[in-house]
Amino acid sequence: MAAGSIRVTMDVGADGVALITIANPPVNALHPIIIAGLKDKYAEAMRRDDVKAIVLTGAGDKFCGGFDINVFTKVHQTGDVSLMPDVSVELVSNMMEEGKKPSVAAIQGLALGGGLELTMGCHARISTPEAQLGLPELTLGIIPGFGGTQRLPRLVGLPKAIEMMLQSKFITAKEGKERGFIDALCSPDELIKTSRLWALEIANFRKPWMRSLGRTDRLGSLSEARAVLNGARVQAKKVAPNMPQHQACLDVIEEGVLYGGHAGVLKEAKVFKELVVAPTSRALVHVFFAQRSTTKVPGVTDVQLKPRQIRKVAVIGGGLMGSGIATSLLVSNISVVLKEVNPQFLQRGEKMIAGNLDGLVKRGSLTKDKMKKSMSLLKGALDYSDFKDVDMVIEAVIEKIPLKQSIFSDIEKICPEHCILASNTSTIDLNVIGERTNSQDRIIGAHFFSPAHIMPLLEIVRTEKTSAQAILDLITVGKIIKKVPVVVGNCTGFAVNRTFFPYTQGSHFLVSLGIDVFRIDRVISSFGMPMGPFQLQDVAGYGVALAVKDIYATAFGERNLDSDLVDLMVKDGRQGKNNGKGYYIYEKGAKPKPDPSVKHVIEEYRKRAKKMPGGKPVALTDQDILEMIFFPVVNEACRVMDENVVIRASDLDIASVLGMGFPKYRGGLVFWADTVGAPYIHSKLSKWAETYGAFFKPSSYLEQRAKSERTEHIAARFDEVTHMN
Ligand SMILES: C[C@H](O)CC(=O)SCCNC(=O)CCNC(=O)[C@H](O)C(C)(C)COP(=O)(O)OP(=O)(O)OC[C@H]1O[C@@H](n2cnc3c(N)ncnc32)[C@H](O)[C@@H]1OP(=O)(O)O
Repeated sequence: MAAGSIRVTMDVGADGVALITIANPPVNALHPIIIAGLKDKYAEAMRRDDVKAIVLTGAGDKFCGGFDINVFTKVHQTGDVSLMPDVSVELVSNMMEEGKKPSVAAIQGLALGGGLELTMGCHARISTPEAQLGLPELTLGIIPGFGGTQRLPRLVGLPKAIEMMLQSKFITAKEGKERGFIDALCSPDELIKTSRLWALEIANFRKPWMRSLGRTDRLGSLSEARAVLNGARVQAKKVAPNMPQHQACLDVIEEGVLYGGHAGVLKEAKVFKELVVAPTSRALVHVFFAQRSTTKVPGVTDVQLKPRQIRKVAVIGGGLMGSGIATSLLVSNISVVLKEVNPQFLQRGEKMIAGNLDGLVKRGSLTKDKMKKSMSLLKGALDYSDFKDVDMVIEAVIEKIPLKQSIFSDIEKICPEHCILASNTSTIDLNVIGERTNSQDRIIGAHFFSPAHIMPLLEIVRTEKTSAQAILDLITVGKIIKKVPVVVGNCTGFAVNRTFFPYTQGSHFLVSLGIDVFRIDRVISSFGMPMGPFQLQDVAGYGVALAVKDIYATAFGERNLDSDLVDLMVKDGRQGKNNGKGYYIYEKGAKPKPDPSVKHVIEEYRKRAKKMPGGKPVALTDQDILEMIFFPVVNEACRVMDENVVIRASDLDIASVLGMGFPKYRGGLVFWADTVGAPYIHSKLSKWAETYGAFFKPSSYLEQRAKSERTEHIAARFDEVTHMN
């Protein structure tokens, strides 16, 4: 970003209106230079006799994306909270809201976080109808800090304000108008003109001079407010048990309800400063930037290549994965040819896609019209005749090497030369899949996670021969279909499944030591995973576990832990969620319940494993359980980094959060490991390796990090140099 492009300008018109414009592309974030500029221009506008009123707006097509999040990173690096300028009282309350000249916000595109808070310090808000309004600060581990916790409830009422802040839900300006937040809607062409007139009307007392902070009319009675706040507290405890910002936000809102807006603003400032340096904010701010850096791929996105347009994609295989992938493409207006081997399978695939789309309509994320339009872009096929003009093929058939090889040699002949040949394999080496073709440069992995139309991660797997153009095109498609693409190297399990192979194996090992299955699941879910490893296995289906067993054994050698627990489960008539019977019982409409009758399978497993000393369960604390499951995962992450399977350590953080549900508020796997510390993880793994063997043996990368004198950071050495595959 060029320093000169960050500025605040002020133009005073002949009408006596000062138009103050925030310019900081791409989202007009409130960099400290902007804050200083706003203070300057406001002071000048108040001083000048030729200024009667002020209109505040953003340059380009956006009002403002909020306070500059880069400043939080600086605060985290230095621990210096004074890097945060005083905006709340000095600028928003004193200069804007209490200023002797009225301000009107002219909003277009988006007004988020601190940006929305500036508009609330204005005396009226005019907007284009589709502009997005929201206070997403809680997603960064903080609370709104420019008075938003106080003014939003006073403008839209307590329940809606709490929903918008605690769930970081955006509303459109159109809804904002219905709720009284926005004073008038108009087209982009009319925005500034309408806002200027409005500001002059206020100055001439022909429209109300509203100061939000002093209002109480939307707050309801004290007992109503208390009931709403208490309800929100109970809900927050459920959905955000390990994060401080939700309860803190409610406390701050309550302060303002009890003692008035100004008291609320003061408490907000104090709590904001505490939260901004807390571990949750550090982790969530890290994830914010890590997620945006996954699509910055050296040699691909920085070499002047242009993404080609992908208009039509063929998906081979209409099973669970294929239909999910097709659904994602269709809802993003990409035409899909779905190929199956016979009419029944094809019909089943098309039905699944229709079901997926229907599910999206029911969740409110798709309109009925859009669903119809999506279905119209789908064409079924039983042969390759429709493949002649496709821009990309995504193969999603069962994990059988000869089948995939023959498909790839067929499509190489049929598809146009520019067509990208992608496989959704989760384990098989892409070089093997493409062995019978001469198109290695356009062969690439497009590893979606199930259910593919919902899970946000897209692991893009490149071989040494995959062209930069093919990678760029798939990254671009990934973004179009609203996935987060992470580019990884070609190895067994790629980045996510490889890193997490010890997750399942470690949990089985703990069971063999005598630890209760359901206790393990409880410990892991309390840590913040969406479910424990056993419930996850039930949900994923045992077929996957059995299919990868041999592949992992071959690839991971002595650090692979063999377990026949899944075989015993299958022998006992259990298939997990598929047949309603696994470690848990699954009944329609009910939460999964631990199945006590699984006990005899577990006992049989323990008997065969012979791991319990003297046949007695080993005594472990919850912390031991957590560490014995996650430290081997961190250890494998170290190998994945050491072998340059990922471009940067933070890509593994994003992959773990979006692919495995690792808690975002812990910053992702590697970030979390660094908060625990390499020496500690290394010492624990070394001890367990002595007792239990090679599964726990620390990798040489982890050992180096643990012993490094310069820094203990696991991510550090890796990020010191740019690694390329
Ligand atoms: C005191 C206050 O209460 C505290 C605050 O205001 S905290 C900030 C609150 N605001 C937010 O949380 C909004 C964060 N931003 C977003 O959600 C999204 O970026 C957006 C909806 C604004 C735009 O999304 P999208 O168009 O997909 O673009 P996206 O790739 O995310 O962002 C474009 C660029 O702007 C940057 N950016 C976006 N918002 C930013 C912000 N508030 N500060 C700094 N940079 C920001 C991104 O890092 C990205 O940079 P890059 O191109 O170098 O990677």
